[in-house]
Amino acid sequence: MQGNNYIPPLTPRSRLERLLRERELRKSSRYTQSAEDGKDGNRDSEQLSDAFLSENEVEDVAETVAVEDRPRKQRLLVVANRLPVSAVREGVDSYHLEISVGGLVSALLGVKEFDTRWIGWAGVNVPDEVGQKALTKALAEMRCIPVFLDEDIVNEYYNGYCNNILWPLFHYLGLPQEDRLATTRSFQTQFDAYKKANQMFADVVNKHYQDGDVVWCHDYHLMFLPRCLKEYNDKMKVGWFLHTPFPSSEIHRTLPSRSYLLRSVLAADLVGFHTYDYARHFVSACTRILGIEGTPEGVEDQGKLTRVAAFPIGIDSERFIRALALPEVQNHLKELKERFAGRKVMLGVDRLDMIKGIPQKILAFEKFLEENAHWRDKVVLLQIAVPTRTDVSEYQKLTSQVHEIVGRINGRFGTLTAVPIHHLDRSLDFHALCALYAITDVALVTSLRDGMNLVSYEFVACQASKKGVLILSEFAGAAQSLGAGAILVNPWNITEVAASIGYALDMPADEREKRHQFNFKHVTTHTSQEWAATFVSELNDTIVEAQLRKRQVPPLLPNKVAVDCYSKSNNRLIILGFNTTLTEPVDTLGRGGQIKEMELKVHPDLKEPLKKLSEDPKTTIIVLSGSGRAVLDKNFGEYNMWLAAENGMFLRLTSSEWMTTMPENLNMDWVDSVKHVFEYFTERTPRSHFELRETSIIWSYKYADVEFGRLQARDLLQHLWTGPISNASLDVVQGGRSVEVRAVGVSKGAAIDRILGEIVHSKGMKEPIDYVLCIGHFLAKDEDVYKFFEPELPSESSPMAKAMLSNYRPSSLPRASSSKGGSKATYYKKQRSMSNIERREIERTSSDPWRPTSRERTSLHEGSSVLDLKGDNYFSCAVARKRSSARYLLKTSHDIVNLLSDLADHS
Ligand SMILES: O=P(O)(O)OC[C@H]1O[C@H](O[C@H]2O[C@H](CO)[C@@H](O)[C@H](O)[C@H]2O)[C@H](O)[C@@H](O)[C@@H]1O
Ligand SMILES: O=c1ccn([C@@H]2O[C@H](COP(=O)(O)OP(=O)(O)O)[C@@H](O)[C@H]2O)c(=O)[nH]1
Repeated sequence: MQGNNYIPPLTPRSRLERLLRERELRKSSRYTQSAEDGKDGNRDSEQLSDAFLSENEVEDVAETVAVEDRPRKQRLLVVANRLPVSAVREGVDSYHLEISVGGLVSALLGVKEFDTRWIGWAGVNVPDEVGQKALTKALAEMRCIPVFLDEDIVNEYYNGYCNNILWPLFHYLGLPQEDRLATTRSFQTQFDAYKKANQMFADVVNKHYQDGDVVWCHDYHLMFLPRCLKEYNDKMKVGWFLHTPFPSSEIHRTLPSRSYLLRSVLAADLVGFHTYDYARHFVSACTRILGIEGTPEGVEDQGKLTRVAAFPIGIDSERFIRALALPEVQNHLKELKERFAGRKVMLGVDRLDMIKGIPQKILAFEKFLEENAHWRDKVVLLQIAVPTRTDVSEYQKLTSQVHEIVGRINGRFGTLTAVPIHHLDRSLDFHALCALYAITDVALVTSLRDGMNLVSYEFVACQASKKGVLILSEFAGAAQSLGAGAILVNPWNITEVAASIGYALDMPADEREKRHQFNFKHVTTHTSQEWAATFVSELNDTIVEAQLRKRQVPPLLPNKVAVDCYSKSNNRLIILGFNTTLTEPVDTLGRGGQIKEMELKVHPDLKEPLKKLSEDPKTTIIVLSGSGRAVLDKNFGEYNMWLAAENGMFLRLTSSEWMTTMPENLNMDWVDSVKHVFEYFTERTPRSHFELRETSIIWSYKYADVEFGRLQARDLLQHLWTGPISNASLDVVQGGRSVEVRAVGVSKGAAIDRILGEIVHSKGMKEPIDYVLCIGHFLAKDEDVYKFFEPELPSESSPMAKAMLSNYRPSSLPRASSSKGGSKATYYKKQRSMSNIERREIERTSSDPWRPTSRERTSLHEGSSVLDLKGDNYFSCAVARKRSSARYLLKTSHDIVNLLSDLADHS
């Protein structure tokens, strides 16, 4: 509808605003276009239907795909295993081209908004150069570009890996039972061929790609393609759409190449599925198999977002509706009406594939005839079974199985003049198919699993006058959209399907009308054009979104600059986190990682550089960690460095005793109640654990089932925020896969001020610190430590402010007891004694006594700050984080090993 009241903002601020605006623009441009087309009688859709219906179908495809270029059209490279035409070689350099059958082809042929080129396999082996040249030329007229696959590759990649492994697996059929072992053995060869074939597709895309093109990869045949394309050119806009179901992660995880395929698909910018369920399964597989976080937008790994969403496909409904008026279709209709006069017509149209549930459908029909004798000569089932993948043995077996059942039933219920089942092992032309759809009383779709099933849409589009009934498997994607108008059935339940046939045949006209209207509206509004336009629009937008996000993600640490600067400075400070920063990487997917994690250990490759660095008199190292004192003692006791345990609440130079940096009024009365809650959740969440420290308590579900862990954490947080302890003076800190509770105001940033004061004093520092490197995998709350060192604006660091704090340092921080007995709250109160200056500062900032202000920075002596950081000598780095307030990022512990080793070499 043109001219509704919604006016999207001109400068959209959010992703949704951008997409809504784009949709409005599309609608209005389509409206203008159709008005123009109306004037000159040159409507795209008419060209399409004429083309598709004319005698020379192949040239028609050319027209369909190559609708005249208009400057506003975006170039779209559609890459699918199969081209919309298949070639049959007739001579050395001549080919006969036929339209390929299948939902993907029918859907994409209706898409006219783009300047489209198809890249794919023409379904024929062309080993010789002459033949390849001739076919390339013939296809070029249709804007189709061939990928030449030889017979061996086709056998291993298409018949083998695609159709014998991925196809059954994605449709929940498992691997063929009797040759399971053979399949297992040949798996690797087939997978290698799959990768090789995908690379061949990529090579052709790369050759034809132009800047700004959208590359849309299709289906399970090409899961490796997004990775190949992005490796070649990471600027390419790459989308990937799956036309089959994506199964539960429990099924996908049985695939030996499960991780590899997921990672390859994740290289795309946008990943699309027919239904929300398939998208959900995919995200869940990424979380459970790869350990990558799922977000409401998709899957995010190290700051790279792959958007994942549902884009239900549709058909070019107009084409079917218009076709019904054509004389060819009317002739077919007349013939069919005469042929089946006095009988109700039931229809099945499927590729002869195991997933379509053809035997189940026929058996249900048999049961219906068995139980309803009065219908036996009044109903006929027309089953069109289009041969497909005939080289795969499972498909060959299916053909004989279906023939046998049909023969048996026709023998049982047939008469000399009529049989109940008409079974055709071939495809029909478009006119015949439309006529069949139109005379049908009941369409029967009994797929055991089906990505979408376009036959059900096409049937509905052709039923404007008859308003027949659709019986639809609940396991077809179409059930999500046509569910309200169709009779949904479980195809495995033959009794239920038989009963539904009876119900459908007897359905009163008013109920048929209502059901039909609902489905017709859906089919005519959710078209293939809409589907493609929405996908491409979201793909374009994903790139915009990624660029916006990129600006929020800090750059990688420039190692060389950090090292050069280090070597030129005289008084350096290195602050290091422990967990994930100095530890070895652990596998979070439950393969022994938990044991390692519970006993944190320094990465062995770091021992040498840490030793060297800690012995350099110009360098001070602080390990600033959430871990307890004992853990830091055990790991770092041998080095000459400062240890700041429990987020800086305890401090020690390795050659001295522990002291506390805690304020006197630190309240820990809440610990027992929280511990009680954590125990409860640990008992109910397998592989989760909690750790009681002296100033905090942490529940971790890093090794638990991620999705269950997240649900439990939500429940736990809800309880902490709103339950009986909600008024206690504590901070609830949510980590990636943990929940931590601390006394109010405990954070690394709050503690660093005091730690620095102690170090400056104890070292008797005369020169300002002229280099700070602060690296950590810190919680957002603790990232305040990065901000502490950020150089201030000139107006803030006036001499006045510095002078005021000239003697700021607790005269002596209290020693910490090593005893762990007794109530913690009273223990802290007894232990802590503050200097006058410190107490005064705390009173002044009573809302958050630990928050350092710019004026509280430690000074060496009157007027001179301990920090001489001008910006280029300060390096804050977040480790393995997506977003951070740090200036830089380091990706892995391996990067830290490299960096610290380089620094050590310059010590
Ligand atoms: O090319 P073939 O191996 O002969 O197979 C034909 C196509 O079958 C599959 O179609 C799927 O796509 C339809 C449209 O999205 C969907 O409605 C249907 O449920 C799917 O089964 C396959 O995914 C295509 O790649 C094949 O070309
Ligand atoms: O004789 C036939 C039978 C079917 N089809 C087309 O094949 C497609 C089947 O698509 P569907 O999504 O139902 O299943 P798929 O075969 O892709 O799994 C539909 O567009 C049908 O119009 C066809 O062109 N000729």
